[in-house]
Amino acid sequence: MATRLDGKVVSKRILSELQQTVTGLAQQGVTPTLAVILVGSDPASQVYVRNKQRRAEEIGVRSLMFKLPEETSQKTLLAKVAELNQDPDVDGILVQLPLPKQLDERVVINSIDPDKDVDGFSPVSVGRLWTNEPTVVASTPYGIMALLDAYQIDVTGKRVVIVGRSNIVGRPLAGLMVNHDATVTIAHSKTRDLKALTREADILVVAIGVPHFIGADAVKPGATVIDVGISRGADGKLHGDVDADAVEPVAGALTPVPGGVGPMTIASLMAQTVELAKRRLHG
Ligand SMILES: NC(=O)C1=CN([C@@H]2O[C@H](COP(=O)(O)OP(=O)(O)OC[C@H]3O[C@@H](n4cnc5c(N)ncnc54)[C@H](OP(=O)(O)O)[C@@H]3O)[C@@H](O)[C@H]2O)C=CC1
Ligand SMILES: Nc1nc(=O)c2c([nH]1)NC[C@@H]1CN(c3ccc(C(=O)N[C@@H](CCC(=O)O)C(=O)O)cc3)C=[N+]21
Repeated sequence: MATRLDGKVVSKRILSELQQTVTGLAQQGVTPTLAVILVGSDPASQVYVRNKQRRAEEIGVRSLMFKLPEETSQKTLLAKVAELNQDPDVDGILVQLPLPKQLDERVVINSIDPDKDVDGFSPVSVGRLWTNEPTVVASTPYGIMALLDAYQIDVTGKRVVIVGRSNIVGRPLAGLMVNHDATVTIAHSKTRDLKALTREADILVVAIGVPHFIGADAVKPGATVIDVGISRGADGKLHGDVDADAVEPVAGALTPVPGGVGPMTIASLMAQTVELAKRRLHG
């Protein structure tokens, strides 16, 4: 049976350490502040927003939430970002993705001050990631690396297959994995013979948003399987991209959904918000 990689437990530990750091910052007059913009009602984004607000409150991070209607114009959204860029009390800005169709994701992301881009989506941060310089990185990949680290799963020299090439998960995770000496393949909807590829993975990461897409026959015995997917089923429950019941007897380690990658994403977002806030003291 696979070891359950418990993101809930590991994230709690990280958050309680952060809480102490935040208390220290407060004594120096700094309250780490995160501004979140949510346009419309993407279901995964709503889950994220709710949990994020809770955790921020618990550890003393100030979280400002801006909910804009589905039909918001590009101009209105850019004006909101510009206002937050100028606000000296705001350390990090996060625009929830995906955005509704009328909005140009790249233009919006590029308008965020790179020094406040807590998601690490700006071209400057992405460039630093791929040149292996210190930088803010996307919270989900960061959280996945922290979870592997907590269970002492070393990626050095391992074959890592990442299914999904989004800017928020697949691509930045590939950068981090390469920086940690893994051998990385990125797969996507055009990949041929995907199953043969995933079966070669020592570490398989799935981030596509197709519930229960990965079955036992797509997994190498003993592999570590990281399930990033979050879909809400007709039953109202959250489902991952991995058929956990089928894969559990085959895999060496597996992240549950919920309680795996999701809580790690939130802890990582908080950690990086606090890092950005520290710059107010040290420049
Ligand atoms: N737990 C967490 O913290 C987070 C969870 N998520 C969840 O992860 C999932 C993925 O999110 P995100 O990265 O934003 O997704 P996107 O929708 O931006 O990208 C999906 C990727 O999966 C690929 N894909 C889709 N279907 C298949 C298929 N049948 N076979 C192979 N590849 C496929 C697409 O390929 P192509 O590029 O060719 O179209 C694309 O690269 C979602 O369920 C989301 O809710 C996301 C972020 C954080
Ligand atoms: N700019 C941007 N950055 C993101 O990182 C980003 C985004 N946009 N848009 C949406 C996706 C999705 N995402 C999630 C993060 C945590 C949970 C999460 O907390 N999951 C819990 C859910 C627990 C529950 O509520 O039942 C868990 O898996 O245990 C879910 C989804 C981040 N994303």
